[in-house]
Amino acid sequence: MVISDSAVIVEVVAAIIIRSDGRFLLARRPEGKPYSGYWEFPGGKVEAGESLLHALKRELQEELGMQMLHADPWMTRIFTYTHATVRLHFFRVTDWHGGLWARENQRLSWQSPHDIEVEPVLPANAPIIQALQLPSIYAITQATALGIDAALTRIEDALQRGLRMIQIREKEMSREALRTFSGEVIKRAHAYGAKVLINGDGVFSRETDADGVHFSSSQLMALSCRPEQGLCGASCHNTEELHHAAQLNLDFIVLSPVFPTLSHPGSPALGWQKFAALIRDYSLPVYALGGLRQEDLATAQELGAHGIAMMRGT
Ligand SMILES: Nc1nc2c([nH]c(=O)n2[C@H]2C[C@H](O)[C@@H](COP(=O)(O)OP(=O)(O)OP(=O)(O)O)O2)c(=O)[nH]1
Repeated sequence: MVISDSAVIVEVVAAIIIRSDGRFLLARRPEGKPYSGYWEFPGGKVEAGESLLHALKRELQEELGMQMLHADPWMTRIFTYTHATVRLHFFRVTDWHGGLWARENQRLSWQSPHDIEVEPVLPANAPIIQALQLPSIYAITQATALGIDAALTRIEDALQRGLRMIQIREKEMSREALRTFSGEVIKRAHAYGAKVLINGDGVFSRETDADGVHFSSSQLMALSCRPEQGLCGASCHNTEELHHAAQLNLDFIVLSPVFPTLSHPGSPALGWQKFAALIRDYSLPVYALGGLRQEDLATAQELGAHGIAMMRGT
């Protein structure tokens, strides 16, 4: 998508209103608007002088009669339609007051990210629906440190507790041991419908039954296009890497280290403030990594992260 310098960008806020069962609300665009009949997230244009949060509150009150109580910033994406270029600021709304009713006679529907039953959805929203399929916790294996049996027991345990995405990151394991270990992890993960990504090795990922690849930051910077590899994630530590991952349109990135970690002893930690500044208005889902535990998920999400990645915390 090319946007000329003179293009006017329309600022839009949109709410992913998420119920406790994980379903989110879509609304059908009414007659008389561009793309009428298409399904979208409730929201609309930001008015002059309005903050994003204020605009979101106003739109949700106008369209659904609800009082928004909690919203986390999430992803921001630019999309060019023939009628306008829009910058879509997506928020995740998890707490509200009052029932939701279609005040503008629009049709409403609660949908599961894994099984969208309504169509068509606005074209800009396809990557958003894909991002909603990503779980909030991303576990990274450490079988070399723990021992293979202990690592597999821990993984099985975490899968039972709801873990749905795992990165196999065993840089010191022999190819043969890695093959056996990966097979065991993939078998367990797939039994729960969980995804497995292999760190750094697309060929190996294809040879196994893995769901994708997780690229290191140096591998990311060497890529000139998104590989056809299933799920593609990458590790990032600075603006340049974030920018490159966004250009390649990867599925997600992991930004680290938020806090000092045993696995990367020399790397300077970002801290939450810098973490939040780096991902402000970012277009891909972001996992925070580095010295985090499950209890840090809410903080990460309040600052715009999709979730957290953990080596030791699972
Ligand atoms: N609300 C919303 N708009 C979206 C989504 N995805 C997407 O591309 N858009 C685009 C479509 C429109 O070009 C623009 C929103 O403009 P709109 O016309 O619906 O805004 P509005 O409700 O403030 O309408 P109006 O007052 O101008 O009638 O953003 C989405 O998920 N939700």
